[in-house]
Amino acid sequence: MAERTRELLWADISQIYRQICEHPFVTGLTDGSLGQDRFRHYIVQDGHYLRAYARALAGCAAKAPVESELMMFAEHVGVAIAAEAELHAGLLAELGLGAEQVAALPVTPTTQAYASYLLAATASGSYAEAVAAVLPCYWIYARVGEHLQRHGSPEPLFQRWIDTYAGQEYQAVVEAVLTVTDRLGAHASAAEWELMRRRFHTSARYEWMFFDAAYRLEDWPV
Ligand SMILES: Cc1ncc(CN)c(N)n1
Repeated sequence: MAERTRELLWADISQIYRQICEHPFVTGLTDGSLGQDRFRHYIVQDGHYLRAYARALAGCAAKAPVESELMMFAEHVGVAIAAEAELHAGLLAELGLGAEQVAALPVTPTTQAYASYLLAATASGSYAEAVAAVLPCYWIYARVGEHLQRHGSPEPLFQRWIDTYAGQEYQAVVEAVLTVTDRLGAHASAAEWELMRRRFHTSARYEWMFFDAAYRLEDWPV
């Protein structure tokens, strides 16, 4: 493969990424127009999402063929997710919500769908498929964080969120997963490569939908 896997995968979702950057939820983080109700909805749902995501990463760890990758994903389950949970706890406290109130708020449809998709992909697919499915969550946020950092936010809560994903620590985590992805893509059969692309593209769609659901204050219709 002449190009690295990461470049081929990104080319498939560049339009989705542009739509994420142009979404009013995301532009509202830097122009300050995003209402706190929408941000609160997002953070609450993200807490639910991250608990499922941690299980999906544990699935990647279990499938990893080499110890260094098993350790990497296991570490992300423990350390990286904990860092995001800590960010959430601080933000929610400032938004006036305690941990018990948050836990009592239901998972909404898009969160449920994305989490279920990741859990199924990481449980039933090959290691390469599993990594491709979880990759948009890492990578899109790293790119969105960098993009938003260039603009900055007038709202300190939003700026704290941006700083987390634009920060060196998060960017290094993502780079490590991209290195694994490049290796997996380079060794994938044609059939497996198609599955990697499909998993990656679907999760990227869910990333757009996740921001959109928060913006719409999504709830169950019945
Ligand atoms: C839905 C979603 N996608 C990505 C991330 C960043 N890990 C997140 N916290 N939430």
